[in-house]
Amino acid sequence: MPQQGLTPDALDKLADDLSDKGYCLTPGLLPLDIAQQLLTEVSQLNQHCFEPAGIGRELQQQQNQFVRTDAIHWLNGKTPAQQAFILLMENLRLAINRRLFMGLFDYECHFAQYRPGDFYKKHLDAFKGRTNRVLSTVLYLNPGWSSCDGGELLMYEQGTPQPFLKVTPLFGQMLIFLSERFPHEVRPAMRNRYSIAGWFRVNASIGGAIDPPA
Ligand SMILES: O=C(O)CCC(=O)C(=O)O
Ligand SMILES: [Fe+2]
Repeated sequence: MPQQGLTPDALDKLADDLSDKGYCLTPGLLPLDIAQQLLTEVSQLNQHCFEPAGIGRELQQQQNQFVRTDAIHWLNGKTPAQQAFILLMENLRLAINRRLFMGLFDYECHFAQYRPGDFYKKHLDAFKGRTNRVLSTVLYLNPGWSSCDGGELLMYEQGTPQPFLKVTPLFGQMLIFLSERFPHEVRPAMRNRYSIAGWFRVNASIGGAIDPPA
């Protein structure tokens, strides 16, 4: 069992992977007791606390059932589990900035619920120069997930039809990747699939305009 938490070794490996490959898959970055509390919380959320996920920029958000069918719930830090997670991601932000000088400014994240058959077609989390999302994170919250359950995340290099990486949404595993670089998709699953998707952002305010429209 690898050591859990933001150990110096785990952070050095993360920084090396991000600069060499642009992504890192970490089994033990988040202490498993926090992952367990987050799973308890998301699996007990009332269905009406989820909203259909949208695509595109906040203000022009459209729901598009052809692109994605999952439901989301934004974290607001109001429960102890959320506070623990947000604190850990804040420490991760500072540690990445210290190692890679990425200038990460803040972090936003939501629970995602994919019910059987739900999907998210191939997309980029950010388009160059049009967003302030620079680093995507996905924490998986699915104990006992097996390969017959489906629900893999497929990662692509831009312009290539075959995925170079297939990620099984295993409990406690976190994937971190450069938002502008990798198109990716979520394949339909056979059972409920829970995760927390999040984005480290840079401060894109220019001349008083917040994240100016394209
Ligand atoms: O859940 C996943 O594996 C990825 C989710 C995703 O791509 C997103 O929310 O932008
Ligand atoms: Fe995504």
